[in-house]
Amino acid sequence: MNLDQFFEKIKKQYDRKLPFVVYKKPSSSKLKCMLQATDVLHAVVDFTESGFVFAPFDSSQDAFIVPIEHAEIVSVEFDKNDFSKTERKNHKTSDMVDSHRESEKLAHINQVKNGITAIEEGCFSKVVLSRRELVANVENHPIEIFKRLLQRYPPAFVYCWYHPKVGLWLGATPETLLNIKGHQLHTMSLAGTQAFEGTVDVVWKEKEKEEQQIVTDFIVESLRESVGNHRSTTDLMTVTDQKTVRAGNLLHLQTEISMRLTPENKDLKPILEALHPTPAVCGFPKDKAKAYIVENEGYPREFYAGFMGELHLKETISRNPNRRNVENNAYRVQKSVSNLYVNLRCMQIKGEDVFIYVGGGITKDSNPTAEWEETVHKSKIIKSVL
Ligand SMILES: C=C(O[C@H]1C=CC=C(C(=O)O)[C@@H]1O)C(=O)O
Repeated sequence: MNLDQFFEKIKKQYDRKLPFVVYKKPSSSKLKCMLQATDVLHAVVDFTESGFVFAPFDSSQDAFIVPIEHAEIVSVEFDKNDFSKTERKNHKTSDMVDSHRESEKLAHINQVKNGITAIEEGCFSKVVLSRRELVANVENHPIEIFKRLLQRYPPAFVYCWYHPKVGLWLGATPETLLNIKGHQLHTMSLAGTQAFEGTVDVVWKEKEKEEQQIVTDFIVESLRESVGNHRSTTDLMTVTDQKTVRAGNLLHLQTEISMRLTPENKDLKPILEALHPTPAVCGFPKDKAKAYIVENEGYPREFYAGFMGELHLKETISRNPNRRNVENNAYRVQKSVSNLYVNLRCMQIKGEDVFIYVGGGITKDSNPTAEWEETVHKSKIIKSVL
C-alpha cells in the first residue's frame, strides 16, 4: 500500500463514520492505523486488553480502546517531505482568536492568581491550570491537519483518533507516559517551559527546576510504591539528570526514568493508577490538585491531559546475535509492548468548532502574566497547522 492509498482508506473510514486511530511514534517514519469495522464503543476494563487506548484526564471516567481483535491494522513508511504540499486553506484563524484574546487573558490570569492563593493557603504545592480556546472552524479535512502535524513535529507522538461516540481528537505531544517492552519500563518527567530561540543551551530559573523536580520525585516515588515494594528499587531504577529538550517552538526540562519489572509487577493497572495524572498535568499532591482542577477550571478536560497509545501489542524482537552459549543465535522472541503518551498539544474538532487545550504548572513563584504567555506559545503549536 502506498501513502495515498493509506490516507484514502482512512478518509473512507471517516466518511462512513467508523472508528479509527492513525499515529506515528516519536522520531519514527512509520505510520500505523487501526480501523474498526463497526461503531461499537469498547471501554477498557482493567488494562490487560490489547489495542490502542484513549484515556481521559479524570481516571474515574471511562477509557476507550480499539481492540486488536476488532481492528484491521495497516502501516506505511513516509518521509516528512511527502507532506510539504499540504497547504493551509485558512489564514484567518489567529486573527479571529485575537479579538477574544483580552477576556481570555484576564480569565486565565485570574485563574492563575487563585491557584497561587490556594498554594499559599497550603492546599497543594503545585497545580497545573489550563484553558480551552475555541477557534472557528477551518475547512480542513482532519487528515490534512494530521499530515501537517506529521510534517512539523517529527520528534513528537502524532495522532488522530476518531470514534463517532467519543469524538475527533488530534495532537502532537512531546510527553511519554510509559514505554514498556517486555520487562523494561521507561518514562519521563517533563515540565518547565521557555520559548525556543535558536538554541537548547539555555539557563533555567529555580522556579522551573523546582516545578520539574516535583514531577520527577512523584514518578520515582509512585513507581517505588506501585512496582517496587517487594525489592530494593534504588538498585533497579535509573534516573538521569535534568536536560533541555525541544518541542516545536518551546523548550522543556526533561528527566528520563527507567526500571526493570519483575513477573509479579507486570500488571499495568496499578502502575497507571499510581502515575496518572502526573504533576506535569495535574499537580501535587495529586488528589487535592485534581479536585481543585475539576472544581475550578470551568470546563471539562475530557481527553486533554489524559493518555493514549499502544497497549500490550506483540512485538517480535531479534536477540543479540553476539550472545554466547546460544546454539541458534538468530532466534527471535515475542514481547508485549505498551507505548503510552500524555495527550498534550492537542485539539478536539466538533463540527464547526476546534477546541485547543493548553495549560501550565503553577507554583508559589509563578507569574500570572508569564503563565498566560506560556499558554499562548503552546496554543501556537496547534494553531499553526489549522
Ligand atoms: C500541561 C501542559 O504542558 C506540561 C508539559 C510540559 C511543560 C509544562 C509546563 O511548563 O507547565 C506542563 O507541565 C500543556 O502543554 O498543556
